[in-house]
Amino acid sequence: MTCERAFCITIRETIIYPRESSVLLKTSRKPAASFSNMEHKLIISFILISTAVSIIRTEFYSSIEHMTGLLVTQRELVSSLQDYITAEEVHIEKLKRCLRMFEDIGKSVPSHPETYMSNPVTAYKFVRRLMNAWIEVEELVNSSPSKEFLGLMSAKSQQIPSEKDLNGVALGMLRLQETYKLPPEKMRALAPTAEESLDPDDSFHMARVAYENYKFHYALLWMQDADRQLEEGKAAGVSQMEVLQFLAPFAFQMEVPLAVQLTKDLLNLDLSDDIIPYQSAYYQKLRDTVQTWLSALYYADFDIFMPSDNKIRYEALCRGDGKQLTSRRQRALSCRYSTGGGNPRLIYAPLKEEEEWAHPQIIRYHDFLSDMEIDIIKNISRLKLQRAMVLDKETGKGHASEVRVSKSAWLSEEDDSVVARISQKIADATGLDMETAEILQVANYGIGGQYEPHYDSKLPNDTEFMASGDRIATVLIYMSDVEMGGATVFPLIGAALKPKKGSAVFWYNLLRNGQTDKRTLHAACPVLMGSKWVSNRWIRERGQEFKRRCGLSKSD
Ligand SMILES: O=C(O)CCC(=O)C(=O)O
Ligand SMILES: [Fe+2]
Repeated sequence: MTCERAFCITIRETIIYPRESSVLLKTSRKPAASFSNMEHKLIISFILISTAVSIIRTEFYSSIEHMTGLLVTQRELVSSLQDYITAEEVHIEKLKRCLRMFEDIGKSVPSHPETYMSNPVTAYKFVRRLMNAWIEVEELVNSSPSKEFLGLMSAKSQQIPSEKDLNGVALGMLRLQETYKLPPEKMRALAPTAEESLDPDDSFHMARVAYENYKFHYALLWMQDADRQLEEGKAAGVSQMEVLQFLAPFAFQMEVPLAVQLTKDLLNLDLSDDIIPYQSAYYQKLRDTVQTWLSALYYADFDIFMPSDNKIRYEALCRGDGKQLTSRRQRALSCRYSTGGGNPRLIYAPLKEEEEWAHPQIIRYHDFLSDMEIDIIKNISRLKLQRAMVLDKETGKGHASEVRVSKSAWLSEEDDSVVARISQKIADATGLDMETAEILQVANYGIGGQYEPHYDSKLPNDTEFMASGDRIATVLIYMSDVEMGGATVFPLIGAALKPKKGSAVFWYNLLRNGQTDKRTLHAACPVLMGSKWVSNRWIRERGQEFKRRCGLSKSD
């Protein structure tokens, strides 16, 4: 009986994208957009406010859940800004009235001010009116609505994404490009409409982030994309001159003929109008530099740009074009209803067990959690989500890293009875003791969210390790479907598990002899589209002595 016919689905997806071809660039000049003085001031005050609160600001990009919250912030800001504009308009009207008051005071003064002031009544009236008008202006200026709005802005600023978020999202997109082999046009095509897609300024920014992160190939592609869009006449703040100034020298790192072509384009730009002397000197220097590059080419070491074999294998698996099982091995895998060897709790509700991989064995339990249970877990985790850390093996301390882009929360049985129920289900399914297991970890991935290849076992030799031992096994529960990407892959054996809401996968990280099973190196592929939620329990060695017996040979 095949799994499809019983209760299972096939798991492999295939996403293959053609590589982009390079283009020849022609040149034309477009005016760069400029900011008015007022806009400058606004931007500067905004930057000051942002800098002041950057220490306590929330990080958004590492969790789609938190990114979604930004929509609420955006709506609130629109309404606050609308209120502020209305208040400013009323305020300006009042100021205009004051202005008229001041003007009126002067109107009754005759051509001989001395005569006017020497009359005690008119002098009295003049002084009184001037003083009152001044008091009114003073009050008006002091009650400017801008103060209240600034207060609101500084309170809100924690909920505004920072440059770190912007760069984090850009880096996530670059990761997606690398893994799923998406050229800039394909990335732009992910937008629901052409208007909402990436414009030349966005492409320019993407290129800069790629460059800063040593992803030179993608920096080149994005810069070319910006140039191409400018060529098509798309409006932008960045000019073609700026793009080419960036593109020409660094194209050398990737493609020398292209670099030469781009430099020629740059030199062909009509520089006569506004070129200032130091710039022409710069171009002359650029021409010389290209010559030097050409002669240095012979010694260039291009290997530093080549990804490792492991990375190539991991990315291929994520795309669904890794090694596939032969049909004979595929047939040998089984699926069954299991009562866990006659466990009374499973007699009337047996587990739907599918063997995803035979050596090492990876089991998937279908319909392990109900939608309602998942909703409860997600709801209690939402407020607790924090940037997930990776452990430094040397120091034993955790730190945030692009190796693991997600937010996670830890739930104990006190948080909700569902957590205890999940524990029981895992014990029933695996036959293992949950006493020493770590509490439930819930994770939500961000833009391009991933967890690069790692072992769950091989923990640092700390006190917890002494008490509970290493992570003998992992139970990973998928709490959402993922539209595209986000598979859990095992690069050394070629297994790729597609997230399926409500299902759980189980594998042993340790061999029976207590050593790490090297084949369990695994990773969470970048999420291309969708919000990936998972939760996991790491089961420890202590308590399993009679549940999982030692092997008969040393290497088992
Ligand atoms: O999210 C996944 O697919 C895998 C997560 C994982 O390996 C981990 O959290 O250790
Ligand atoms: Fe893991």
